Amino acid sequence: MASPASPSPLPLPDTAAGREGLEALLARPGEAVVGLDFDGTLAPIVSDPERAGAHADAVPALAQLAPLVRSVAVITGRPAEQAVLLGGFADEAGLGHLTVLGHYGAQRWDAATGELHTPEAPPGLAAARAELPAVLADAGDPPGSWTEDKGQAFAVHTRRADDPEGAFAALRGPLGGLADRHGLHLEPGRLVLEIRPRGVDKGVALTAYVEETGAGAVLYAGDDLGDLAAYDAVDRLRERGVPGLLVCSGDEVPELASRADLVVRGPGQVAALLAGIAETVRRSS
Ligand SMILES: O=P(O)(O)OC[C@H]1O[C@H](O[C@H]2O[C@H](CO)[C@@H](O)[C@H](O)[C@H]2O)[C@H](O)[C@@H](O)[C@@H]1O
Repeated sequence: MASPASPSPLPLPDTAAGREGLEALLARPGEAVVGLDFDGTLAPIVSDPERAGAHADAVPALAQLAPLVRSVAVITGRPAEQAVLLGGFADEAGLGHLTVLGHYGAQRWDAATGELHTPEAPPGLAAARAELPAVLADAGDPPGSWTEDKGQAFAVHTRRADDPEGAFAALRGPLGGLADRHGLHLEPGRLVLEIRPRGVDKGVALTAYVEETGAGAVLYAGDDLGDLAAYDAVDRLRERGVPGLLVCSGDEVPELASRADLVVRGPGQVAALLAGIAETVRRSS
């Protein structure tokens, strides 16, 4: 009888810290937390955010891995319920204990209960929203740029602008000023400038989640500037003796890719990595 095929070998992280993180995850998967960004990491980047969706291989890979590790959390700038919908995470066998931390960790949805916890919008947000049209007009209203209102935050997108990079550059300063005037935070991303509450970021969210779950190892994968805070959090966890693996999906954001232990070629390869880890764990148990 033919023996089962070997799984594809897992990619080797470039750094010693990353190799230690991967080894810890494979040796003690039941202690590991896996944190994942949504857009650009689980979902390919598309020009219309409402048409984004998880890569075809992403949910099956997550569903294979989640039962083998302590916990999986999607940590996203999206409203949590939108990420659940676009990702197709609800009622998915294997994802019964998934957590989605939306709005950079300010909001939480748990698959186990179906409960969604959303904080009050900060007082400055309504005033900033009211001032936004004048700020955009003063900056020349770059043709094709548009605003996504996310309730607890809003994001000005320039991906569909006539000159995406030029529009981003023209709007960054004025939107930073708008955020400052109202006690809010400007979060720049991949052709998006988001105004959101201060006081929470993906690093705060990931650290709290690792502490809550008592995890002894962590993998975090992201693709954008908003993921830098989570990378910082993994660095701090490593200093405290918690091994970690930092994965970057694509290399479009050099500030993140240069910090990663492992750079893979976008959401399809992130899914392949997660499936490969699950397969390796299964075969060694
Ligand atoms: O933290 P994330 O899950 O990465 O969410 C960050 C922002 O992602 C979305 O924008 C990005 O993806 C869009 C769809 O592919 C793309 O059109 C846009 O250019 C990207 O910046 C989302 O629309 C934002 O609300 C999120 O904050």
